[in-house]
Amino acid sequence: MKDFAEALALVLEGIEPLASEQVALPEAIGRVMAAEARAAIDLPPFDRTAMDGFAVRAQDTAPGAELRVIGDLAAGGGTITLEPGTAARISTGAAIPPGADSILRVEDAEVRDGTVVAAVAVRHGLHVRRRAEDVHAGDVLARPGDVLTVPRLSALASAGVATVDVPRTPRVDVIVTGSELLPPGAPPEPGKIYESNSLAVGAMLAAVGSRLVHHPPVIDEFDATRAAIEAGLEGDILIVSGGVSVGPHDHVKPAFEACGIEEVFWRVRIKPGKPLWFGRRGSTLVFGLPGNPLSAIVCTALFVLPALRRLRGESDPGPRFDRGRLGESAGPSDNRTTFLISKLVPGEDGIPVAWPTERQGSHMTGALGESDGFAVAPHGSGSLPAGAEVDLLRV
Ligand SMILES: Nc1nc2c(c(=O)[nH]1)N[C@H]1C(S)=C(S)[C@@H](COP(=O)(O)OP(=O)(O)OC[C@H]3O[C@@H](n4cnc5c(N)ncnc54)[C@H](O)[C@@H]3O)O[C@H]1N2
Ligand code: MOO
Repeated sequence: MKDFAEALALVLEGIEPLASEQVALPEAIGRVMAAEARAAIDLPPFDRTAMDGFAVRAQDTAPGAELRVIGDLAAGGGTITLEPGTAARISTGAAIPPGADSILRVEDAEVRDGTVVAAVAVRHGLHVRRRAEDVHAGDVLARPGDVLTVPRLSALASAGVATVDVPRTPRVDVIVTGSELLPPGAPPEPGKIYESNSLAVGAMLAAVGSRLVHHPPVIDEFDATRAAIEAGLEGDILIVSGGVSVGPHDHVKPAFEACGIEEVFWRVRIKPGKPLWFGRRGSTLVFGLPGNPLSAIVCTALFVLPALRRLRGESDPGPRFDRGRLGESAGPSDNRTTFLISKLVPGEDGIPVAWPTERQGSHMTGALGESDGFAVAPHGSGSLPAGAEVDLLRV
């Protein structure tokens, strides 16, 4: 049985970002840079006005000074050269015309047939957005491994970048196994349960970014399991839920072997999630998730999402823990790092406080539904007192 950190290192070992492709910015949201992107132009690209008003020479202005209006400059329109004693009406975003150096706001001016009378003296450069005060052409705006957030995309678009190189989106195949599984909406049947892992695991994968391929549920028979697994090995990650334990109807491990998938490890010192299986065939990463819903969710957060993030090109694969405190004491974990289903409430000092739910069990989706995630009690830590600092895993 592996420790969590050792198992995670084995999963991540050798994973490189997938080959990159060029995509237009609107398709790039949430994806990850494969190469540097630099500004094509200065930002602002030219001196421009921040206010509606009059382009003027600061030295011409004083309370009561009268300037001849020689034109009207709109954003994106043509320009005009200002001589001493003249002004041009100008709209926000328009280029500062040659000869002008400042803006007299509409509020500070009075228009009288063909002239404008300043109510104030304006300072040199007032309300002018200077060329390149924000970005210089050639500045690096995004680096390999950066996630394309809304702020980054906005910067790239403004700086004249139309496309970016990003690793292609990983394909993840999902297979759920179990003769007891009913699809949502089916009438209840004796001995059967509603299937929830494909939804929960699929939602977690989708939130990070993946091309999901859901396969039909598989009954607990060896041949069916092997055929389904063989058909699921075309992508970058294959997830098989259920059947990785030691029961007589747990066919997944022998089926993995029959499909030539090389085992890297089976079983991790975590609770829930102990029977997690991980292996590889060629470049496909294969996870056998324990069928219990909370086990499947915890294993996805701890192992599958980090692998997915690496394939997508993210520089920090996670898993991402927040720091928090226990609201009440927690009993000793039985030699496995234990993930306690918890409500996470902001504390008075802003640090989240974890309140473990009374019901704790890897099948208890009801308790999970009342929670925000898990508080982590490391194996070997013994009982933890109220107020103990813990890692929190939000799902
Ligand atoms: N003798 C032992 N038995 C078990 C051990 C052990 O060490 N020795 N480990 C237990 C632990 S821990 C877990 S976790 C489970 C994992 O078993 P499997 O991965 O083989 O999963 P299944 O038996 O197929 O299912 C477990 C549980 O989850 C339900 N399930 C399965 N798939 C789904 C799904 N898609 N949606 C919702 N619920 C699902 C299934 O009905 C079972 O109740 O093994 C223990 N046994
Ligand atoms: O480890 Mo199992 O995943 O407790 O339920």
